[in-house]
Amino acid sequence: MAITLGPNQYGKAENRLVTVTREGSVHTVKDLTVSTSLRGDLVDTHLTGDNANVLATDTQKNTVYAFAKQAPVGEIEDFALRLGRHFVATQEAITGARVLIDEHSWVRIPVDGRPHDHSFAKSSDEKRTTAVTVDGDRAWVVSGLRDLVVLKSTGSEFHGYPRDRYTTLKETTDRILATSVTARWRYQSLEVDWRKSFDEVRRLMLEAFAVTHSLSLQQTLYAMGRTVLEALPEIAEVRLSMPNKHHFLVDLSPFGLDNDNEVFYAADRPYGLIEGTVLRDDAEDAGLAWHTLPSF
Ligand SMILES: O=c1[nH]c(=O)c2[nH]c(=O)[nH]c2[nH]1
Repeated sequence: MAITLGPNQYGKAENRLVTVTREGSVHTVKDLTVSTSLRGDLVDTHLTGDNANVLATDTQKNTVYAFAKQAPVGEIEDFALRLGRHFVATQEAITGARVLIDEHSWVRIPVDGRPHDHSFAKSSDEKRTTAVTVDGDRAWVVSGLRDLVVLKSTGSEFHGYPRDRYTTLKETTDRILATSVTARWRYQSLEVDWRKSFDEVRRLMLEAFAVTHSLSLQQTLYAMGRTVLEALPEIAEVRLSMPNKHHFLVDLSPFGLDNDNEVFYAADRPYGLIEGTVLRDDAEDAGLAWHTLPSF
């Protein structure tokens, strides 16, 4: 029996980076969580502990902060591409890099109806994300969002499913539909206005959620992905993960009260978990875009 080293990567996970840029008295804050990981000729460190090819994870962390000082961070996709390409270009043994960035959103606090120069509030847990993969001189970008919580109070039905001896769920033609959207979308180009594209994807997904008369969360998921692909040719595929945040009608009959879809119990678990990929049939090859990437 022979034992060998399989696929591996290593890096510094979840560097918390906050930058402040100043235009006169107006400050802009960027709040990022940056993870880097490297691949390459790393057999020796695993087999013998020879670290000659190991760019320390501490150095990777320092590089993130130094890069943030040396040039404006800009869009997360551009920052991730700069970092990934740097590691591959400067370390002979390193042939590939993966950079993950989550961007946490701060919005200006309104004071007397005007956005304040340097005071911010976190509006929600929603995050913009990117996962950049560099392999030699090639690169792939998968961007996304996480924890976008949405709810519609009607326009959602669920019926027609099989009934077996364990089925108790009542069919419904009017229910609350709520979910927390996590999405990743793969670009088939690197010549993209990242901010504009992100804003468009988010807008299109929200609109599709709102206007789709839903017969299942699965149908809504597909409609959201399809709407994005129909509008944005730079995107090859969309992967969505949507927990069904169940809202159960409370039985008020013990109190002699009816409940005409007005009072609900919002359960946090268990939850249905609806996940799927929507893709174009003529998409560019995914290359290493998803390689070792958690789908969500
Ligand atoms: O939209 C839904 N999809 C399901 O697969 C499902 N299963 C379930 O119990 N409720 C729902 N709702």
